[in-house]
Amino acid sequence: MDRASLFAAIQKKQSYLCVGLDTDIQKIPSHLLKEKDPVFAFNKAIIDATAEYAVAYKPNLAFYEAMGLAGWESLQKTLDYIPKDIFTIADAKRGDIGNTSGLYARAFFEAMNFDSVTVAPYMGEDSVKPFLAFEGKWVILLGLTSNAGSEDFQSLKMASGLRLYEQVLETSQLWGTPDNMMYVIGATKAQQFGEIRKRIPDHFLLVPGVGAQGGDLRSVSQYGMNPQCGLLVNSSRGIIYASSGADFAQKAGEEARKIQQEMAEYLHLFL
Ligand SMILES: O=C(O)c1cc(=O)[nH]c(=O)n1[C@@H]1O[C@H](COP(=O)(O)O)[C@@H](O)[C@H]1O
Repeated sequence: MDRASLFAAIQKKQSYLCVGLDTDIQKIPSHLLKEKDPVFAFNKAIIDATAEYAVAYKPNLAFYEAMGLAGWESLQKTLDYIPKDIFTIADAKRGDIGNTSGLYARAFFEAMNFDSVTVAPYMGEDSVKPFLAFEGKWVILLGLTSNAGSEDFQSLKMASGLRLYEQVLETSQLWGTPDNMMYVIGATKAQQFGEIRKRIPDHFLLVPGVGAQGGDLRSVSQYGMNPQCGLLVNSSRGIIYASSGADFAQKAGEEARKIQQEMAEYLHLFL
């Protein structure tokens, strides 16, 4: 999916919500455990309930890899079930020497046909470029992450006066374009959004950390939006585990709708 189509979907749905499919077999309602593939049964119900309000889905690979071969099968079935007009993100946080990155890219873009994959930038340009070689696909590079540990390295000031994540944004934007690269910026870093937008005005930002991690959707929207919206805001646990009972899908849908309605207001105010 290209940038114009993504923006068109955002305008049509009045939403920049990404639903995180972080499906933990230990947290799904017990009545699903008798299904042949409980993880897929859960995801299918969540997708049915939220597709109207979401412009992206982001399965986090850890939740599937932890289940071995069965997990990979659940992931593939989930990806195939997501409506084709919705952007898909393989949250895999990959990156290796170029030769190996090329194979990671093939895994997510060819074998599995995701629209995008999250990539760690710290092995440098030759570790990221192989992902960018795939026409029509996207790299979502870790910029400033939402967790407390982002202070350990990403926020350190370097001799140049820039913080490490600022240098990542400066240097890496020369590797791709706003049409094939996005950045992860955590919702918990709302104070930094204004300054980050000056550095990368055009790129889409994938913003995890609202909901369970406490990030503020209003501040993210106010300081992070650009003329093409430029935001995909993710919530995983806050939506998919809104209820642990038989009404889990209905409650997930209600939660997604609540966020979508807030987003519609911010699109009106800040776009
Ligand atoms: O790359 C990510 O998606 C990501 C980056 C980041 O800085 N922080 C972050 O929470 N994430 C992911 O976003 C999701 C957040 O989940 P919830 O906190 O349950 O909404 C998880 O899949 C995380 O792995």
